Amino acid sequence: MLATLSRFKSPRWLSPDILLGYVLGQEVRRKEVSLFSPSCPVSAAWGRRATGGTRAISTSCTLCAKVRGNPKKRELSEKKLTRHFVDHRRVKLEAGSGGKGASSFHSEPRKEWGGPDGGNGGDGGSIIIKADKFVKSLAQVVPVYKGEDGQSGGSKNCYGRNGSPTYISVPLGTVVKEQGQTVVDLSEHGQEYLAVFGGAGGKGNRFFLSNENRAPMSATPGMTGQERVLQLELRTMAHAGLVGFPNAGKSSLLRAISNARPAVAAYPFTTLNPHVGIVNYRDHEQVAVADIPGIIRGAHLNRGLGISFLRHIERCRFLLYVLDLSTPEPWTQLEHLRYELDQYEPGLSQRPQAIIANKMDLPEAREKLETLQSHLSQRVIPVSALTGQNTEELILHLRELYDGYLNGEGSGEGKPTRW
Ligand SMILES: Nc1nc2c(ncn2[C@@H]2O[C@H](COP(=O)(O)OP(=O)(O)OP(=O)(O)O)[C@@H](O)[C@H]2O)c(=O)[nH]1
Ligand SMILES: [Mg+2]
Repeated sequence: MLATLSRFKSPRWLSPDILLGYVLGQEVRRKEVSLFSPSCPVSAAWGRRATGGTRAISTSCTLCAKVRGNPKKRELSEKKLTRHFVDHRRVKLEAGSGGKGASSFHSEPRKEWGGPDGGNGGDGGSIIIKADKFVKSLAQVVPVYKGEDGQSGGSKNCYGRNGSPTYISVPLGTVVKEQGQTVVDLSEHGQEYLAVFGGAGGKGNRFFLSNENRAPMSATPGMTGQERVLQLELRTMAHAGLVGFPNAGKSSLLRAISNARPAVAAYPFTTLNPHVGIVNYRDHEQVAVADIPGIIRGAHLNRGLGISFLRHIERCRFLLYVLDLSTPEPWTQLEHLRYELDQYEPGLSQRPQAIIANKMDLPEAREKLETLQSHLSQRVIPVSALTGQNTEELILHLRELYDGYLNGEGSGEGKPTRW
């Protein structure tokens, strides 16, 4: 057969050997062979099986690849990996500058004085803040935004391209403030606020052509873009806020009723930033619950984590007071919490609320619950965040509060927010 094939006139690239491979149906097998590596036990075994013991050629097996990870690079800590909710940001906005105008003259064979043909520069890009219902927190907003600059003009009357606008997507209910004064409240999906204007593009020398001056040389540079420092704040952070002393079990409770995963530990001030979890109901209604850092006595005087998290509480429509039944007198906790809230903003502690007695799984809890109930006229919901005991009652009560809020009771300002 080889003799027949060698007689066959073929182009130079089609050698008799390859031709023979095709004839015998071997080409496919050769390609398979090239996938196996001799150094890898898995691929070597496969290679032997596929080739019947022939030596494998190429190494493309991932098991054989060198590990290219940087040994100096440390793993991210859990603290860095935990996503927290951001409801306040300060941003510096710098719009793009305009491109400069060009100064040039038309030149062509036999047309020596073609006249000025320098084009204008493009306008700088503006920065627009846009409300987006799919954005839930200000975590994506960075501290500084710089708009795109306009391009310079060119010869032959070419105008520079305008800088494209930069959009900052923010959640619905974002209030834009400047030096403490409210500038705009973005509450509708798609609502835009043009925060800073881009600088105008410079003029090319063609612009200055007049009867008096037939050959203007001057062209102007573009103007610099507007600059502003703004504060972005979320009007409503969540529907309900978990308010309690450190270690009361707020984060554990949020874990028990929602899919949020805030850190839980047996030391105070584990939570340093608010986390928001969503409680889902069968009718697809969603209630947002925020885990807020612990409050201590004197918080309104900036003790502990200070006023910053009292501000978070202000942005919750109703409050869930979490009391720790492992403490000697849980009822005093409630008094202190209410005092701190009222010192920060009078009447804040009177928002629609629920009182939750946590750590019911502890042996002494039942007795303390009775004493607590005798001190209060309001209903107390006993739960255990650790075991999940009686969390259903809390979830149902949360829904009652939410329905009341949607019906306009205690919604305070503006339209009720649907998460
Ligand atoms: N036995 C018992 N322990 C609980 C319960 N809930 C929380 N704990 C424990 O209490 C400690 C504090 O819980 P956290 O959920 O971190 O408390 P926190 O209120 O979020 O604390 P901060 O973030 O510091 O304000 C942890 O050791 C929890 O395991 C409970 O229902 N029963
Ligand atoms: Mg916590």
